[in-house]
Amino acid sequence: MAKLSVSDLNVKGQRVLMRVDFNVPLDNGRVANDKRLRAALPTIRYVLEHGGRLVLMSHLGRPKGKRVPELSLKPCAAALESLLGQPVAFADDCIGPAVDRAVETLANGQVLLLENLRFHKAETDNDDAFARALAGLADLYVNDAFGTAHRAHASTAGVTRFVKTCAMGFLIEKEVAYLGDALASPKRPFVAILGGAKISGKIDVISSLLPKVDRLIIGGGMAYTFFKAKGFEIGNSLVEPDKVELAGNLLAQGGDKLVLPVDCLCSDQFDFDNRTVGPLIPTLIDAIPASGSGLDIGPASVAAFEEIISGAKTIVWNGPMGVFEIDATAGGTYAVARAMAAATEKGAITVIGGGDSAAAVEKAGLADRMTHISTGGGASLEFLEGKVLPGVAALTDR
Ligand SMILES: Nc1ncnc2c1ncn2[C@@H]1O[C@H](COP(=O)(O)OP(=O)(O)O)[C@@H](O)[C@H]1O
Ligand SMILES: O=C(OP(=O)(O)O)[C@H](O)COP(=O)(O)O
Repeated sequence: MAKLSVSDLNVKGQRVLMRVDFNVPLDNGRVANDKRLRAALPTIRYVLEHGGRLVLMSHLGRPKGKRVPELSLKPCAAALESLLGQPVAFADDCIGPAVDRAVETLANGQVLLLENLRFHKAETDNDDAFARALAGLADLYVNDAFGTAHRAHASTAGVTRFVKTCAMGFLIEKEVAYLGDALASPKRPFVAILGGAKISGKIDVISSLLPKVDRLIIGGGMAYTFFKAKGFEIGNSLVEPDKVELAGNLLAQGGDKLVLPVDCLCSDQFDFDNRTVGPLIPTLIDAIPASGSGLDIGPASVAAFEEIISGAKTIVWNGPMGVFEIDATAGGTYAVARAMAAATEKGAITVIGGGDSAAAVEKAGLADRMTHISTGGGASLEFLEGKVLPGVAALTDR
């Protein structure tokens, strides 16, 4: 069912409570990457230019119901102020009498950012009283927090029970359109590429994506759990022992659709914290020594993956192919990024999800050569799995 859009609302003079995802990396009290702030700008500007009284709310990190000063959203107010070129007021809580007063004094076209919602445990509990208190700040509710749309929290789901008109912002609209189009009737061959470290967060996606895709490439740290399931020596490579059995089942289920690396760059010295790695040796996957760690895909795998990508018409990618934070083991990730950029130029639809893959694509200078880079990692994966996103489902039908 289509949802109401912010462009359907008459916001003039109205208190517009907008959920955004300002869960951004901070460095010494400053916003280190403002991608998520910039992604919310079209909706923010739209409301302000149309005379809305805008109240922004977000979470930052996982403070688990406690006030953690390092996770204050205040740095986001400063960053947003310079992006918007107008003052952004800041309230040092998200509910309470002081917040009510700050909202009441907002004039048309002015904006206020509330403090981190997750300083209240009631936010992640989706607590009714807390949701009702947030709703008390709103004449209209807008959700533009795509990165958090897979969470049924008070600010994404609960609040919609107490505000009559709940619309999606332009970012959610765009994300859902791109990801939905990619999956609804994908141009084929349809290839999914999964990598990264968190197999437990992604293994469910594999089983639900397998019937939908033509090929599913698995790279990065998560591949070694599959090699373990095949009975290979994986040395000190990343593994999730309690997922080995499931990986074995997926190998049987996936057959030829599932494409794993044939080789890796292996080293017997690796220190992630200090970003150092010893000499790297291209090694066949069944020849990893007990002292070695597979840290990137090897040259034969790069060539095989490039060939599949170059023939694909729809490609979704989540998770780097190796430890891309270290230059020596970033080659596989950049090779995939370049192959996807080339495929885009030949007319393929290319979608990137996941903070690290998006960062790698940006670092490679290829961000504007992809069809769409999602602002949500977990959210885009759940969407691709075919799950309903609670933050979208809760909005008013058109
Ligand atoms: N072979 C590998 N060994 C160890 N870590 C890896 C390997 N490949 C990728 N990684 C790590 O995976 C992390 C990203 O994983 P993940 O959080 O699942 O991706 P995303 O943020 O894109 O969803 C990166 O820090 C990267 O260094
Ligand atoms: O950064 C986020 O998720 P992501 O890393 O999966 O993109 C979102 O802000 C959601 O945060 P959460 O996973 O703490 O609920």
